Amino acid sequence: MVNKIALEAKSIFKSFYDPVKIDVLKDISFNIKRGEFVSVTGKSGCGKSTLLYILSTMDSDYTGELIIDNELMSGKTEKQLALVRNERIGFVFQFHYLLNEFSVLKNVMLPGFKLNKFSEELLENNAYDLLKKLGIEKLAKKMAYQISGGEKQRVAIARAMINDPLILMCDEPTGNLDSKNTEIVFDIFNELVNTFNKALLIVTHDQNFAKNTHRTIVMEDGRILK
Ligand SMILES: Nc1ncnc2c1ncn2[C@@H]1O[C@H](COP(=O)(O)OP(=O)(O)OP(=O)(O)O)[C@@H](O)[C@H]1O
Repeated sequence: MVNKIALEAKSIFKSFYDPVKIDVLKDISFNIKRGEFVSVTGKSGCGKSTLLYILSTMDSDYTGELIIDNELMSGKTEKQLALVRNERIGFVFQFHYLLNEFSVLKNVMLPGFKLNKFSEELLENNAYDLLKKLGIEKLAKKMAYQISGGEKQRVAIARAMINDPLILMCDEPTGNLDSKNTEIVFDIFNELVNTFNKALLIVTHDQNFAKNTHRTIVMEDGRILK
């Protein structure tokens, strides 16, 4: 299988003004290929989340170039970026942000409604299949508030996958999981990369987790160390 580049960051710089200028990202360049599982580690405050927000196109206030699936993101309008996000990027936040007033199945389907590309029936089937793949199809009809933290994390992964994205990005996906659930999530990620050829970028403090990914990017004070 040819390993195509899924995402490329070229010389990304980012500063906050709070009220004085703080340079948070300083010349970040790297790429992620399809079928590659990459972790980003580094001490608290080194800029990991800031980088993830830029790479996922949620923050467009930076200098440098971001290329996703051979397309330059820098300079696109918010509307164009929203479409790229919805079509090509799945995002899993540390705190799942499921909607409690909806069932597990509906939560997984929601980004699909937003993209409006598939019929409701197809979305429902796909959502159910994803839940099955993640071993939680029995929870489909439960309300989001009725399930455990580890289950919520798996639902959040299913939701991020519903539009069949090219890249999955996760901020501390195992931050509040026990070792059994961490292992389950790790196996799911491996399958996404190895079987489905997705590109995976994970921000984590868990050195054990990082050690088992294909490649670790270590950040220090807004730069990549290695
Ligand atoms: N909106 C903001 N305004 C001003 N400074 C910010 C803002 N967001 C982040 N920062 C600063 O940018 C730096 C990097 O923050 P970031 O959240 O990216 O770090 P991190 O490596 O993800 O940390 P952690 O591991 O604790 O989540 C920190 O010094 C933080 O205080």
